[in-house]
Amino acid sequence: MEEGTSFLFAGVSFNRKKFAVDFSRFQKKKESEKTIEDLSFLEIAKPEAEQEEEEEEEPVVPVKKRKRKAEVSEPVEGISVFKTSKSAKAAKKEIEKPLIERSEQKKKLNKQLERDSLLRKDHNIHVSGNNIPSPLENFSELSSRYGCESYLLRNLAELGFKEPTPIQRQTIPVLLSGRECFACAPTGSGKTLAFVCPMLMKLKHASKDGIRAVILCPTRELADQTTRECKKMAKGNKFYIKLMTKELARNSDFSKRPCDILISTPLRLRLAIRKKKVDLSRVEYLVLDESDKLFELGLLKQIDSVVKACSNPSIIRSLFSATLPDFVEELARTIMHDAVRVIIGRKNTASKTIKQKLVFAGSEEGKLLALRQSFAESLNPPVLIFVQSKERAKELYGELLFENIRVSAIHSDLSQTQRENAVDDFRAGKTWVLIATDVIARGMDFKGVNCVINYDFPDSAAAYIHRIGRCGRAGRSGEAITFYTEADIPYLRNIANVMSASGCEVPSWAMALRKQKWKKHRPGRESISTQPKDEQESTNKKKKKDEQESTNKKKKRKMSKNRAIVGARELSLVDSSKT
Ligand SMILES: Nc1ncnc2c1ncn2[C@@H]1O[C@H](COP(=O)(O)OP(=O)(O)OP(=O)(O)O)[C@@H](O)[C@H]1O
Repeated sequence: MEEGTSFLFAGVSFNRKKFAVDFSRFQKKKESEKTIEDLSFLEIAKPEAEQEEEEEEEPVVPVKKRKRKAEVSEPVEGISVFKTSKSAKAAKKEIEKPLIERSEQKKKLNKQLERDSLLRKDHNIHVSGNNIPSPLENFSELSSRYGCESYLLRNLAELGFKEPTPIQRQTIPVLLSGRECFACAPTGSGKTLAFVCPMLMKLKHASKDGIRAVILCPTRELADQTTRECKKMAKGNKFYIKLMTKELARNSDFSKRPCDILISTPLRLRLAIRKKKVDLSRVEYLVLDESDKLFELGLLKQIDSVVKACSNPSIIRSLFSATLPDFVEELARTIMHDAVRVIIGRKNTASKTIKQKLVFAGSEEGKLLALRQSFAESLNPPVLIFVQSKERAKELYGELLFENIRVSAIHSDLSQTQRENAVDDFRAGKTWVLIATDVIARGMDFKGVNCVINYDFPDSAAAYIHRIGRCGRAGRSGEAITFYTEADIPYLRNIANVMSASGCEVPSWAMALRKQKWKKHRPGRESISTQPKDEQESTNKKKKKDEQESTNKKKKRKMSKNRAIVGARELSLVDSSKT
């Protein structure tokens, strides 16, 4: 493929008008090839209704029928002409032998298929694709079926993982059989292990032959967490597992450092690709975690360049998320071959272990009052509070700090270290309340978060599912409270749908509201403050003035520093000309 062309949109910009004459020459040929193309397309892109069905297996002809069929077909072969002759009998026996063997095999296969479908039914696993491997009954099948090394089983046991979760049961065998897959399972259902475990098993041992696996995550926090999970699972086998930091992306030459598994955000990896710091041509496994986020417009170009750089023709790609909109599936199909689709439960639904509640707060002031009241009555830490912007995160942080609540905040204005500290303190229980923007809404695994509060209404149903999914993980229970004001009512129906799909009570009027498109909803909101409005205005003015002064000071400092550097350079030039 040419430099600069897009993998994900290959062919989209072809100007058919301009090349009409050339195009018509190829058109005929295409028509004649159409039947074959159509067939292969159908195999990959089945209609939605069909995909929701259980796995379609090749219809198996009953054993008796098959036997009869074989006998009937004998005359055609010309063997039964002399039925009584010894040689004919012997020949018949010879034919019957493999037939019996085959029918035994068929019987076995049928039994296996029955077992598979029962197991899938028990665990709410829905699959589609060709020849899908049997789901795992237990972790010990990893060694009996796939020769898993003991270190991995030991690590699973040490982590207290007794049984595979539904997504692990199906996607681990799929990936181990060298198939590509896209998988959708609720938040907190163990998707990370579902792709890390087969990756480690396939890579077998550490090597110095370049990067062999890449995991892409939409945020630095998630990339950091996934790196830690990978290392935990790899304990006892010295794999080179690296997290792509800003420093590494800019300055490190990966051809000189061993790396089996690289975990990165798309932005950093693209930077390293551009600077020619990484060679991804040997990558055997590419995982796009939180794939729907990665396929959003802002990140698509970066994903495109990573997919393009992973040029190994036998690469195995997989997509994982708790929400998988149709457009992502369609895009995924353009890059995947013979992929297996695995859905746990219903697509795009919230975890069933979360008790979800809607609270009408009336106004912005009402939200703060409601929050204070719920803290006074029943603060059950750890609590995660989501707001819609970093400014609002700072404002709410100020308000709660004032109340002597052990609180911290995380948003994109903080340095990397400050963000890490906020997450670590919350994990360690040093802070009880973490105020966050959507930067940590996806993938972050805070064990034991009891309650998620959507202080600001989420901007889409997907954002809602991921935000509240920070509680109620790994089978634990959790509570999600969503505040809404008049401005949010038109968008309430989307959330009400998610709530009702996971069995929560929803007011009937909310279900009767008109459906809205899944577009971003981020209305302008009054600032979060208990100060009277006129005081707020003067404080805001003062804040702005202070900010302006500090940026001016920074600018001045930078300019004088630059002048000093230029001066020093000139001096050294004069010095060297003297010598
Ligand atoms: N087989 C298992 N048995 C018990 N716990 C498990 C098992 N597999 C994973 N877990 C635990 O479940 C929790 C959630 O796992 P993980 O973070 O992979 O969820 P996820 O499906 O990726 O969630 P999200 O959609 O929010 O990213 C983690 O604490 C993990 O250690």
